[in-house]
Amino acid sequence: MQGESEVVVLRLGHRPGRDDRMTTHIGLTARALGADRALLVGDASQSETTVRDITTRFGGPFDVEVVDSYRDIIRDWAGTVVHLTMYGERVQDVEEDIRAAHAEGPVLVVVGAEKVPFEVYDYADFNVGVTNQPHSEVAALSVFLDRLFEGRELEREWEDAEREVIPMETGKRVEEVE
Ligand SMILES: C[S@@+](CC[C@H](N)C(=O)[O-])C[C@H]1O[C@@H](n2cnc3c(N)ncnc32)[C@H](O)[C@@H]1O
Repeated sequence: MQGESEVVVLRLGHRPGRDDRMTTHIGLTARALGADRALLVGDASQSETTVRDITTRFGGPFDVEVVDSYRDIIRDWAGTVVHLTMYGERVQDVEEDIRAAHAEGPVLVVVGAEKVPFEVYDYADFNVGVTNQPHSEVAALSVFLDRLFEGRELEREWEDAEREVIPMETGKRVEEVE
């Protein structure tokens, strides 16, 4: 988020066709809940386009990019690598240490699709479970980002939006931004 060290979401293991919707939702969730960028590994250009379109319409800043491989990104990351996995340490036990690390520098948040290669567990500074039950990368990412930012992401301002949703008790209102 603006004024803080960068938070980047790295989505591994995208399977074209099967994972299109899930990978798109990873990008949209990263954007909506305070991350600065999403990196989508593999043939995920359809998801990239959708996330870019939403950012154009509803504002940013947020960047999304398709990349060929994850290995160098994780290995060369000049900050903290957090891998979300049901096998990891409990988020409630490590969130404070991760926030302290984020105060010092950028955080890379890695989420998988199918089986994640073991080297990712090795490279990660933190392997983190959002519960130790199997569920979804979108759910894990949402809870993790909210814990990382302690709710600040809900108050963020959006820049250069074409449209703005006006919150209301009932009904839908979307206004063009001047
Ligand atoms: C459908 S799961 C695949 C799980 C797979 N068995 C594995 O090797 O991790 C896809 C992704 O969701 C995320 N995920 C699922 N459950 C999670 C949990 N309880 N805590 C954190 N992340 C989770 C992980 O990032 C995982 O790579």
